[in-house]
Amino acid sequence: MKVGIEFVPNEPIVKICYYVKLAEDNGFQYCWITDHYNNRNVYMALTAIASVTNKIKLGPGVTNPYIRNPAITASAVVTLDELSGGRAVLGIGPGDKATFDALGIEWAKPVSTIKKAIADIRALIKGEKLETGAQLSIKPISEIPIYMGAQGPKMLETAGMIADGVLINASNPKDFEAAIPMIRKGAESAGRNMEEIDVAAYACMSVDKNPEKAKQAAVPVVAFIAAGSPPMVLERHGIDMEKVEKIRNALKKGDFGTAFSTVDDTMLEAFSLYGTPEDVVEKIKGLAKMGVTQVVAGSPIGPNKEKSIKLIGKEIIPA
Ligand SMILES: C[C@H](OP(=O)(O)OC[C@@H](O)[C@@H](O)[C@@H](O)Cn1c2nc(=O)[nH]c(=O)c-2cc2ccc(O)cc21)C(=O)N[C@@H](CCC(=O)N[C@@H](CCC(=O)O)C(=O)O)C(=O)O
Repeated sequence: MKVGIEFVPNEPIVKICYYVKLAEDNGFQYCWITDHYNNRNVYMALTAIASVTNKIKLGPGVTNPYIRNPAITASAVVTLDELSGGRAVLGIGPGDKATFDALGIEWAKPVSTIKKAIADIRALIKGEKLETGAQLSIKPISEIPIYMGAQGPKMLETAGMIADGVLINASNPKDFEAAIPMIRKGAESAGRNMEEIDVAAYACMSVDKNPEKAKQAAVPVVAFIAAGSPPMVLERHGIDMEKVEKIRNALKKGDFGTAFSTVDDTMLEAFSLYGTPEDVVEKIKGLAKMGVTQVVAGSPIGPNKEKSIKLIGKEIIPA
C-alpha cells in the first residue's frame, strides 16, 4: 500500500513545506496539493515543496481543465518535474461547481472536457503539436503519471479508460466496493487491466494514541463531507438524512457548534479513517481488500499534525 499526504494551501506555504519534509522523512511517498482559486496558488506551493524535499512525488491533487488551459497545466507540471528532479505527478479532475459559479466559468460537458484535456496534456508533454498549433519547448525528466480526481460513475469509468491513477474522495470500503467495478469497466473497455491503475483513497484521516482526541479532530471535516455528500452516498452508509440537513443548515449559518455536535459515529465511520494507529491500520486493511493501492492522509491528519505524521510514519506505514 502506498501512502500519500494531502494539504490544502490555506496556511502559510512555509508551514506546509515543513510538514511535507517531515512526511518524506517518515516514509510518505506522495504529496498532493489541492487546487482552489481562493487558496494559495497550487504550483507556487509545489515549487516550494520541491525545493525542500528530494524523494516524495508531488503534484496537484487535483487541478481541473477549466480554470487553466491544458497547455498551461502541461507547462506547469513539466516545469515541476524538472525542478523536482523527475518527481512530478499530475492530479486533474472536473473541478467543482462552487468554483466555476464564483468565477463565471461555464461547467460544460465535464467528461468529454477531461478526456480531451488529458489527451492534450499527454501529447504536449511528449513534445507533440496540438491541432491548434500549441507545442511545448520544454521536456520532462520523467514519465509524468496522470491521476484523475473522480467520484461519479462516468468519471470513474473514464479514469479506468485513460488515467494512471484515480484519487477518490472516500475513506470507507463501501465506497470502493461501488467505485472499483466502474473503474474496471472503463479499463476493460480500453483493453487495460486494473494493475495499471493506482486506486487512491483520498481520505479524511485522524490518528492519535488517544482515540477520543483523534475522533474529535475528525468531526469538523466529517461535518463538511456529510453536508456535501450526494443522497446516494448517504444512503450507502445508512446516514440519517435529517441530521445531515441539520448540519447543512447550521454550516450555512456559520453555527459550527450545532453542525459539529450533530455529527454521529455512523458519519465518522463513513467519512474518515480515525483512531489509534492500530485502529487505522485495520481500516486500511479493509480498503486494501477492496483494491485500494494508495491511502492519502487528508485533513486533519490528527489533533496535532506533526505528532500524527510521525505516528503514521512509525506505526502505520510499516504495518
Ligand atoms: C462532473 C462530476 O464528476 P465527479 O467525479 O462526480 O466530480 C466530483 C469531484 O470529483 C470533482 O468536483 C473534483 O474536481 C473534486 N476535487 C477537487 N476539486 C477541486 O476543485 N479542487 C481540488 O483540489 C479537488 C481535489 C479532489 C481530490 C480528490 C477527488 O476525488 C476530488 C477532488 C459528475 O457529475 N459526474 C457524473 C456525471 C458526468 C456528466 O456530467 N455527464 C454528462 C456529460 C458527458 C460529457 O461530458 O460529455 C452526460 O453524461 O451527459 C458522472 O461521472 O457520472
